[in-house]
Amino acid sequence: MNLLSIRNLTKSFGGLMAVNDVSFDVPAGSIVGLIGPNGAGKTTVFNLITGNYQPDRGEVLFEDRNLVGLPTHKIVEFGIARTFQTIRLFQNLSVLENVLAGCHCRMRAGMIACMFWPKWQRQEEKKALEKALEELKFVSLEKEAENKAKNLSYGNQRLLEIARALATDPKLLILDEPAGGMNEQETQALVNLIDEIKKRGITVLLIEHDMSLVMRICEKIVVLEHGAKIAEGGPEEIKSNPQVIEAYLGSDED
Ligand SMILES: Nc1ncnc2c1ncn2[C@@H]1O[C@H](COP(=O)(O)OP(=O)(O)OP(=O)(O)O)[C@@H](O)[C@H]1O
Repeated sequence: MNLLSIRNLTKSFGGLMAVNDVSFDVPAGSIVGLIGPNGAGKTTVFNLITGNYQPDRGEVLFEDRNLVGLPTHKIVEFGIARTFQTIRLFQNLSVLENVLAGCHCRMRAGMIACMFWPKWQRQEEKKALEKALEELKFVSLEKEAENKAKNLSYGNQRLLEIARALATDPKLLILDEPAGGMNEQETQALVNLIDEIKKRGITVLLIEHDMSLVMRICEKIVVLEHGAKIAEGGPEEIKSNPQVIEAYLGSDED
């Protein structure tokens, strides 16, 4: 069963066709990689899924519901969470407060409840705190809870973004270059973490330039070049696909 299906997704910026008629499926419970040379359109596809951009054409079907036109907060409520290529944390808030921000989309309290602070709201806040601490433990950042986000190492900031995304209770977690800026040891820990995320029943869709990571953890890989899909398949199939090899060798990347 597919959790997410992209159908004929198309987006241009002025005269530039950033995403051109792209279709692919993300099976429930899988880890799928979206790869391609710089500027291939990968992040634009993510922005179209999460409602940050609206497509010119095409559909984003999540559990058979078309998400196109919905605001980003609704898409989070339906169960899609993401991290960003360029880290977007509340840098001056504590590590714990950053994760609590993720919990808020599952809380009911509005302004009136905040003024009167009824028992059900106090219980809700207690639960959110427990959940936030649980997610910090899951990414091994519990000792940093009181530290400010800006004081964390780059690798740990990436983990904090993942914890905040997990705090929204997603069915699909979208990771944009999660290993970016990580050393080898941190990358290995990330591989283990993504495996644990999958074991929780969360489906993962990721963009990553670290090919060894992609080949190790993704059961399915979709390759974009100049906005169009040029290949789709398992790691072995993708590694030996002449069009994929050409796309990479023909670019500035190694
Ligand atoms: N908001 C925007 N306005 C104008 N052009 C954009 C915008 N966002 C992306 N583009 C252009 O669309 C193309 C695809 O960009 P995108 O960021 O999706 O590629 P990418 O595959 O994620 O690249 P990278 O691996 O370098 O992050 C690029 O040429 C980029 O300059």
